[in-house]
Amino acid sequence: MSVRVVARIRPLLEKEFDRDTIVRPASNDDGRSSTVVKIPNPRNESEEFSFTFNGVYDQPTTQEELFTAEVAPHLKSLFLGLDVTIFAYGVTGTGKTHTMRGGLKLADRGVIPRLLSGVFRRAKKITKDSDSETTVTVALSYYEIYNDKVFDLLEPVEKRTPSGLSLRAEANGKTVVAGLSERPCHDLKDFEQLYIEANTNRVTAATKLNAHSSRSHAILRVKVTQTTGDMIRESTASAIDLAGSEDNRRTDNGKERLVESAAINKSLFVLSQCIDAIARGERRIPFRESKMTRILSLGQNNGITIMILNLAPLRSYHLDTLSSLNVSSRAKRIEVREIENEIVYKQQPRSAANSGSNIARQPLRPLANSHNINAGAAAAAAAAGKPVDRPVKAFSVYTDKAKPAPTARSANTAVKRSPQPPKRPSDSDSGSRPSKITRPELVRPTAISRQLKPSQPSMSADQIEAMVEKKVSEILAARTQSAPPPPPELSDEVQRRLEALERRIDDERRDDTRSEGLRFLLMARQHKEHGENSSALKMYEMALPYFPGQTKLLSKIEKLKACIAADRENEDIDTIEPKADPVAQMIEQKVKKSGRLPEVDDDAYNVAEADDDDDESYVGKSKKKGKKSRAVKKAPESVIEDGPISQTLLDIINSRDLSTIMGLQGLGPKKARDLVQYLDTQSEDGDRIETLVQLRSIPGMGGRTVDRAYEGLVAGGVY
Ligand SMILES: Nc1ncnc2c1ncn2[C@@H]1O[C@H](COP(=O)(O)OP(=O)(O)OP(=O)(O)O)[C@@H](O)[C@H]1O
Repeated sequence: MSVRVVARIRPLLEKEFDRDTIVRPASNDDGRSSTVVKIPNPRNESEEFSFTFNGVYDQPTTQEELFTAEVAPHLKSLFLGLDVTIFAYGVTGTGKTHTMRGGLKLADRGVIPRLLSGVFRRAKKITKDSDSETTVTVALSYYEIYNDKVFDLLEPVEKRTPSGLSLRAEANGKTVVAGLSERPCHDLKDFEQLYIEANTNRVTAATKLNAHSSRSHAILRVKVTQTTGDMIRESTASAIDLAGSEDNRRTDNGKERLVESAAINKSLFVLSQCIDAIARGERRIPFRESKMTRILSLGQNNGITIMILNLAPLRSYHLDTLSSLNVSSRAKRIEVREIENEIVYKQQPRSAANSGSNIARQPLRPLANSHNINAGAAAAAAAAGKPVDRPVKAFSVYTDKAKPAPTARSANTAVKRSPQPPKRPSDSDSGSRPSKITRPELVRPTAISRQLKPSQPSMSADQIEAMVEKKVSEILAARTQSAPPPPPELSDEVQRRLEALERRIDDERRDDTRSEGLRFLLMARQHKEHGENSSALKMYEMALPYFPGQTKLLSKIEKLKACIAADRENEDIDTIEPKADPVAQMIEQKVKKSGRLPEVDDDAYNVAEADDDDDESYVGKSKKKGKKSRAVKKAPESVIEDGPISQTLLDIINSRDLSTIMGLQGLGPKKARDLVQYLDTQSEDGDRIETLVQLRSIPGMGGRTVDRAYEGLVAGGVY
């Protein structure tokens, strides 16, 4: 169970009436709580849709009940080394912030303060039970993603740069925020002070629907570090309060708010696309399309993920609610398919003096990509105090010549300990490996922690350490035989370049909302080319605020709507598609009202859409449509469509060899990878791209990219 999805229906607020309630849990005759949410079909109220979740919490549910049922059981897992992610998802005004943060009164406290309270309580208990041999430290990071930019909420607002912080991919596949601050947090008081202060930094602006609406995604990261002697176990609880998707017709948003809203809606749309792609088992998940999805990395993150779907019970939210229900029920499908999750924890290399064994071995690092444990089951079992009966891959061996012993790195985060000289020769010697092949006995976090408990009087600390050492050695020996090589460390140079690239992208984006609009157009076209008309429509509508009143864009939207409506009439629909974003409709309404079109950025729109005119190719269009030629980027005169250079270019593309393709001008690693992936997934082995026209029609391979690749071959002097 990698994603647990639960729905929470908020109570009616002042000025809301019971007669407008349309969202209910299914009634259960057997007295058990329901797991089904019911909502009428908006087209035919006599019909009802049912959506099943892992849990459904109706209006009277208290903060404590929700926390006790859904979060508290995972505290134990957190201390066993699993990462825990809890995020609230839903339309604006449905109770996400109430659920995550809650009110100031004790009973109103939300998941986050209760989580911290639980963490400190458990930390105290662990320290006490171990006679202070195990120490626990807690550190907090808190940041927001506003307009797709990351800002540290623990730093004063004046310290922000316009482009915010960049994201960095770690060698273990996790995405981290570069330069994010981390504050030690000793107790609940500390936390409250930090948290309240930080929340005043959070971008919140009033909307018509919700006077305290969150306009950013807020992510609190609670790092728990347990140290027992040399052994360090680190795990993270992340609590995420996502901004709510908005229906701009209902919110009366101004221009600035529309852009914010577009950014929020876009990231949530990308999230739904990721959920879809994972649920369909696709190889390419569009995580990179937004910072929120990169950070959330749904289905990729290790440990336990709980999605709380917040719902308003009212009719006025009908279509939005259906859309949220659709998305989250697909997220539940991830849970079904992605049953295996990885447990990550780390251990320092141990000193020879304390070791029960003198076997030379490498530093330890967690297995990346090992899918060998049902994390949910493990958590549930652990929570119930039952032994976890499935093996856990905890470590693999890696060669570490360049980095001597003390900096053991893990898939979670690096262990930051002050550099020490190697504690024994073997720590810096990667040559010898344990040769003793023994039974590949299981090491479970539960097992280790139990063995480590000094409360077992029959064992001395040295004996316990020796035992742990022996177990680890056994596993290392077994793993040596079978473990795949760990993912390579990113060299400093590569890391530096990646960061520079991120910064460049961020800089380019800064104050350039138009480029955001262009991204929507690009995504719209990609969806259209895949025949995903609803998604394409949504993207075109999201692009509209950036090209207000653009008549061609409006007509494209109308055409797509007509096309989708026609398709729907022919289909027997059993689920409701997510509703089209209303930004476009609102603008249209405003346009109609004022009787004139807003200022139009025709040039930008035309350039962006130059090579997209339904079924026409770039070349065809530039030849046919003289009127558009101002905006259309023409292919260089020298491009000869069927000449030898074109053939060479096509041969390179058809080789599907990543490194060769990356050698082409204008094709960076990402474009090249996307291209190869596209060819692999969309065509049979042996199928060839025969013409440049075909090549240009591949998503991401606009005319300009092809031309640059062509020019590169010419400039390279091959011909
Ligand atoms: N379970 C609940 N009990 C009592 N009041 C609630 C509950 N859930 C939500 N509310 C109230 O509903 C209103 C909207 O909730 P909240 O601000 O948490 O919504 P939200 O989903 O976070 O919205 P946004 O995305 O705009 O930030 C608030 O006044 C909040 O106090």
